[in-house]
Amino acid sequence: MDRRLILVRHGQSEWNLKNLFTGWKNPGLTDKGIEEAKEAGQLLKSRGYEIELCYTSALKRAQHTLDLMLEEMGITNMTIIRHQDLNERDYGDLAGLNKDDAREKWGDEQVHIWRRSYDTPPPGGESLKDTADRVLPYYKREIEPRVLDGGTILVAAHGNSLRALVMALEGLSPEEILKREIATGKPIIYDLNESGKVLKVENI
Ligand SMILES: O=C(O)[C@@H](CO)OP(=O)(O)O
Repeated sequence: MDRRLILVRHGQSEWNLKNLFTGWKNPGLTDKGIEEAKEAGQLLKSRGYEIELCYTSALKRAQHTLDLMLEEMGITNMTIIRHQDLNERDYGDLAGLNKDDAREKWGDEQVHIWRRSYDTPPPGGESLKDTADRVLPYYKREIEPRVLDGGTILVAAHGNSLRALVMALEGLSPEEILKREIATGKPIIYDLNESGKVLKVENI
């Protein structure tokens, strides 16, 4: 029996392109982001997977990515569960600021700590640990049981909400996960055993 979990980060967003901190803000996809989402859909289509159920966040860049992927796969009738527990890490006061301007204001090191330390939150926002503390209970409660029932479950989400999941699935340390960049529109495919442990991971 397949117990397959596919994670995809949304395609490039308007604010990724403008180099702005995004977090819970809600920009749409760029033309490139739309293409990335379609390509991800084509890749999965070529694998012939039968998707049972999809999850995404409450933010439109991830929702739109998922819709485009499903369209490419020719899937028209699909249950999609949208939940804010899968949202991007909340960037607090940094949301909407240009990343280079922030480095000028607070210095490279401070901005790097806010972006890539495990448990130092940006002002008014969430650290990766805070993000993991909402993403992982949601995964354990809602998503993992569906994967263990058998079949293929697709999750379209965000750089840091997926980092939290990848960290748990692959058993990575905070140091290891912070070096890991999750590419836009590139599916990560996990085969799980009956207790939810990763048997195989493939980045396509
Ligand atoms: O701006 C954001 O919300 C995230 C993802 O694009 O940025 P970072 O790479 O700094 O975590």
